[in-house]
Amino acid sequence: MADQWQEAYDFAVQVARAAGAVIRKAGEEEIKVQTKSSTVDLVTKTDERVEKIIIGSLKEQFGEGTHCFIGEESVSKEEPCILTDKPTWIIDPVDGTTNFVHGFPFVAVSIAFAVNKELEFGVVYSCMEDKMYKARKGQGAFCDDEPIQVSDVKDIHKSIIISEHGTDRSPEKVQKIFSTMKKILCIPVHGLRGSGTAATNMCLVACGAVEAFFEIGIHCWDIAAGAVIVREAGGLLLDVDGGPFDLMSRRMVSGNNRVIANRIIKEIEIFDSVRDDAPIAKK
Ligand SMILES: O=P([O-])([O-])O[C@@H]1[C@H](O)[C@H](O)[C@@H](O)[C@H](O)[C@H]1O
Ligand SMILES: [Mg+2]
Repeated sequence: MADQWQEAYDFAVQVARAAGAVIRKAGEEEIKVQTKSSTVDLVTKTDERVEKIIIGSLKEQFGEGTHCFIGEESVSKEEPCILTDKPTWIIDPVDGTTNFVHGFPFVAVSIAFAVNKELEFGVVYSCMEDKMYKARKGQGAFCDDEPIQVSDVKDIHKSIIISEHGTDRSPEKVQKIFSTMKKILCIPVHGLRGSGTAATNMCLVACGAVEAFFEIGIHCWDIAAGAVIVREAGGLLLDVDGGPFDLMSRRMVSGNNRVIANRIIKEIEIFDSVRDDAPIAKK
């Protein structure tokens, strides 16, 4: 089995690189924008096309029926978003669609693979920067084949923290997001940042550029690959209430160590999000 997943890992890197090239090319042409859950939740033909290319290549390589797929655009067309024990690919074809639409230069292809509900490997290709992040369980994390590690900062006052605003603009949620950010900024920390792609944010934690990234409202496809990369770089993942990380819960803190993560968690004002694996009628 181990060799089989190695082949899948190597193939995922190839597929992510090819998908990134398609995105870069599409960014040079006119981009037609549509919306999904809200007027600021954007989607383009490129998101759909790239997801089809990725899933098509994986099916061709590993055979239809043996592997399952959770892809952002397929789920938005009401395909199931349930993680079973079967080998499952979790895909965000274009993480940072808003950035892509605006030409803001952080856009990632995120591909993760889970077996028995456990993440085996993750690949994040930051395609505008041409940086390939990858990690396989127990084998370390890499950027462009160089090993990466989280920062060793334990003093929150010397940290940079990332968070995002997400795509839900209900005033109560925005109020909580900004209140949390204000409290963290006033600890004080060195800075607050956000690249506009959760996958890239997690890679920034993994390579030690920032100490932590947290968000409520993200989806499993935004963070599955990044989760392996953060863990393999020596970092940790927690729920925003300090409990265990749950991939389907739509909330997460990824940090370089527990001291930093706990300090952030103390300030987070939690709000509800419907789980990714909730029955469709509840979404
Ligand atoms: O829609 P998308 O560009 O694939 O993914 C979004 C990005 O990761 C963004 O950073 C995060 O704040 C949102 O919560 C995600 O939905
Ligand atoms: Mg995404």
